Amino acid sequence: MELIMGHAHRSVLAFASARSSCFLKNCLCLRTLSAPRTAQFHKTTLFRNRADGEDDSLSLSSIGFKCQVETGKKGTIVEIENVSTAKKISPSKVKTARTSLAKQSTMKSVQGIEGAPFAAKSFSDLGLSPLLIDRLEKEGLTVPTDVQSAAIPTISQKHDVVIQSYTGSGKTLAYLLPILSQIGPFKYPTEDDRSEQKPGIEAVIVAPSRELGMQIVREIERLLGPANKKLVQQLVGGANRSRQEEALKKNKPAIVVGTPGRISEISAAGKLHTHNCRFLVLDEVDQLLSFNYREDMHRILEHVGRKSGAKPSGVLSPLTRRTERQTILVSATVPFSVIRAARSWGSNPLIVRAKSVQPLDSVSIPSNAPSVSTSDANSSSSSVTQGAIDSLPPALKHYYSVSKLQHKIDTLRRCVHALDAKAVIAFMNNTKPLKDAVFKLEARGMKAAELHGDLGKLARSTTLKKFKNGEIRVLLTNELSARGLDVPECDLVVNLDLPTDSIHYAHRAGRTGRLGRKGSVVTICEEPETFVVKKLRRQLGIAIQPCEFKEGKLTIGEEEKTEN
Ligand SMILES: Nc1ncnc2c1ncn2[C@@H]1O[C@H](COP(=O)(O)OP(=O)(O)OP(=O)(O)O)[C@@H](O)[C@H]1O
Repeated sequence: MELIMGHAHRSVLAFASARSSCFLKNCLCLRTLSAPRTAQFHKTTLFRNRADGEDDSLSLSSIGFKCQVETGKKGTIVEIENVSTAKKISPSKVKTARTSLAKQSTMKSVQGIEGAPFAAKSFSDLGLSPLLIDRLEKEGLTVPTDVQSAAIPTISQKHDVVIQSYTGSGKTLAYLLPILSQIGPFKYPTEDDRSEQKPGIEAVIVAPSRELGMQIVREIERLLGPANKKLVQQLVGGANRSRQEEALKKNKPAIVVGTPGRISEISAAGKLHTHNCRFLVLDEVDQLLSFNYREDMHRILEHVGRKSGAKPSGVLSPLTRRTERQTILVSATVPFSVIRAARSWGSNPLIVRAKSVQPLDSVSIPSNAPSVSTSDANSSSSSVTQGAIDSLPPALKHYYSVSKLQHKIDTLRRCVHALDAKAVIAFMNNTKPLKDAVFKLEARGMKAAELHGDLGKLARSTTLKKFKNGEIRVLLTNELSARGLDVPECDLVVNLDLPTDSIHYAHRAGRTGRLGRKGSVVTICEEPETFVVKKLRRQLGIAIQPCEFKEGKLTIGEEEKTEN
């Protein structure tokens, strides 16, 4: 929990900070209890594991910890206040707090979500357009998550921001809602109102994959409703480009969502006019910073509005004709490269997390931190570790199981049965073995399918649809699906090949346990690879327990005393 002192809030913050450190101490206590102590192999059943999981799924919100975000003037601190005490919590208090929270949150009971990271606020407390709030209610969305409670007022106050919060915590709506509140039908409901509206594209949202881009488009369409859904246009790669250009001309969208290559291609062809754009969102920004996207991202940053605070040098300056934009960078993992980028692309940016909002300037960057995305293979490990901290949902269970290479698929099958998983995403690093794995699983009667970049757009979207419908039980995929993909039903993630670093582990793992749901992550590795798992465990600060799958049950071993 990070709090920075603003002059006006010093005393409140000192108080909150004392509570925070108390809470941190409690966290440390819990962690110490679960820390590796003995090498003895301790057997337990899945039943026992699930019962344990009940308590482990506690989040701050699930024990009644509320956060209040008061946004200050640009450049000043935005503070939070913990309204519950952070002393050691007895099981009975946890039960009481859970019961009262369950009463508060109808959303949760409707969706059957336990331990969801909701803040105890309603969307109407966050200054959104009343029409948008009505729309949210119609969609069954009434209670904002913690990160939404923190981000919505901050973005509405026109700050440039970096939003960092763990996977599945609702970051998409955290930036979409304040944007939608200020443009299109929610801001200008009548024809008369619309005369005030500036023509042209008002928001550009960039995502690294087609799937994620389309997922964001669908979320916006859902909120706009059928009558207004043409106000958003997808510009993702792999789709027909001339059709996209025609739609831009005909529908005059207010929002475009796309992949860097396609957006920059259409912009370079003079078919996308974004000089008056007020919002630029880079979702999964740490991936967008990687070398592959450098030229496209450069063009996008140059042509979408004008960086906030950038003063035109004279009347003839090209900047005079451009609207000042807000730059919103989003990811569960924020390595130093993102912090550096946010400082150069925006003015006085703030970093928004679930329980805090603070100036980015308060985050110090070591002089040896790499300048490109740290999720690249050549990144320094300390920077990767820093970037991956707090990126995982607290309720996730992490295991690893040692298997010979030739038995991995069989181990996967036993793992799925033992955990009784209904929707499984299994990650592999190469396409050929991935196809073989699908074949083997199908041959053993388990419904499986492949999803990777070699498939066409239609095949990819059909497979994804079938997986979401439950027609496919195991989706074998590669890094393509690690980022942003939201399949709430996914209850198990399996690493059949090891991820390259802790950031990749975090994004893969985050495909399950979304929005407070339960989920398990199992890494199936060969004996000589176990040191990598232990390194991940250390870097991420999570327990990844050794396990076996025998007689249809999960058997958990205790973590080793000494780590590599
Ligand atoms: N306030 C809310 N009430 C109910 N459901 C919500 C709320 N906010 C978000 N959701 C749902 O929660 C799920 C996860 O949200 P989202 O995909 O935005 O998470 P994320 O933090 O962006 O995850 P990732 O880091 O993996 O991209 C989605 O299905 C979304 O529709």
